[in-house]
Amino acid sequence: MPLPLVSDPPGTGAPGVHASAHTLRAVHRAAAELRRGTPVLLRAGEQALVIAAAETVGAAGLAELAAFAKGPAVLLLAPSRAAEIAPTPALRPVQGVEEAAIALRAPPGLLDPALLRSLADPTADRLPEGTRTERVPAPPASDAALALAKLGRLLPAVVAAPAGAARGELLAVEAADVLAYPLEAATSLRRVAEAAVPLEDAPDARIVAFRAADGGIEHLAILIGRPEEQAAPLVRLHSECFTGDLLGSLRCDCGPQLRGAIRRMSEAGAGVLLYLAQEGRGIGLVNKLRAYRLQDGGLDTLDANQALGYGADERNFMVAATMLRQLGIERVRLLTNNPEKLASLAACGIAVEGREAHAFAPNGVNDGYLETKARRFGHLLA
Ligand SMILES: Nc1nc2c(ncn2[C@@H]2O[C@H](COP(=O)(O)OP(=O)(O)OP(=O)(O)O)[C@@H](O)[C@H]2O)c(=O)[nH]1
Ligand SMILES: [Zn+2]
Repeated sequence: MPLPLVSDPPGTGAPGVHASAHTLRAVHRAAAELRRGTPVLLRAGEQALVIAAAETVGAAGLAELAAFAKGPAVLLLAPSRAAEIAPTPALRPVQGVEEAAIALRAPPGLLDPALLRSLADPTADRLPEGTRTERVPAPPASDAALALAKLGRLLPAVVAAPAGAARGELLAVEAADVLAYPLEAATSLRRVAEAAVPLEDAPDARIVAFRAADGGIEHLAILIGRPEEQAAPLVRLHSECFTGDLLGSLRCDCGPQLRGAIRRMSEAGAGVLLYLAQEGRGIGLVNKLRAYRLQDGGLDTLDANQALGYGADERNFMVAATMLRQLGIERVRLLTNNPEKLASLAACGIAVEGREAHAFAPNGVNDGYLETKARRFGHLLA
């Protein structure tokens, strides 16, 4: 057996690139196509769908989709969004419908970009009066179609039609690869750069950057002191929050948690803060802004995510586990109030030996948000 190269992630044993680098790239490209409004081919065994994202597709993309289709298009939506827009009499569950996605057939006007956006996005223009939608069985691979849109940080709303024999220039991707992507990307992470970066609150700090084999956005580890020399160092999993971390937004508690964690690790002499590219609990900044709009209309942070068709928390903590392992850290004391983080990290094989509370006083704006995290996400407040 050939010796693994230095760049191989531990455990794959394969020489050269990560075993799944090609499929990761295919999925990443397909998500980028959806973001551009271009249709892609989604294959599942003998069957294939031609799909486009409702949020980005324009008239040209829809014409392309129709040209490669051999049957009528439907709109695939997450069940939570479908329940909102499909009128009640048509809302009877259709036998055989996959729970992961609901397909809607609308009148001929479905293939209209503005109408699609209204169907997909609860913060877009209201649906025109009298728009009727009807539930139909979801085609195979509907779950992967919505998952691909989510990977592109788009709303999980996808126009889909059965693909004909002609494939043209359409980019093709396997449904199974889309579904496997989050875990594969997480385990393909490797260190790509490292430097000392003295911080105001922690002069002895280093940043190590990790990149996945798909070429996606990097995750960062901020190392304070020498955490790898401790039995179970203080660790914080901090999901990126542009508004809170950078701008000091009062809507959340991320800014104080970020600076507070670094100060605390510095006082303790060592620690690791993983700065994870999982903005908005994994829904992306654009969708987080949409969620904020919905929250200003009365929804809480959990219901707002679901109204957009997203889960309450879309994060995958295998990313964090892989980074910790590569830093030589297998046991941690986690700075968090979120019991789900403790459980997820432990499920990914890191020994969580303790929890350190990491709560900050409400600021007059984020009181409701913190209360919701305690009441609906089970956050521990002490
Ligand atoms: N979708 C969504 N994300 C939000 C909202 N407010 C903050 N966030 C995101 O939530 C994430 C912050 O979560 P974390 O601080 O990592 O963790 P947590 O789940 O609150 O748990 P702790 O470890 O106790 O802080 C960041 O990615 C924020 O962008 C919101 O209203 N909606
Ligand atoms: Zn925040």
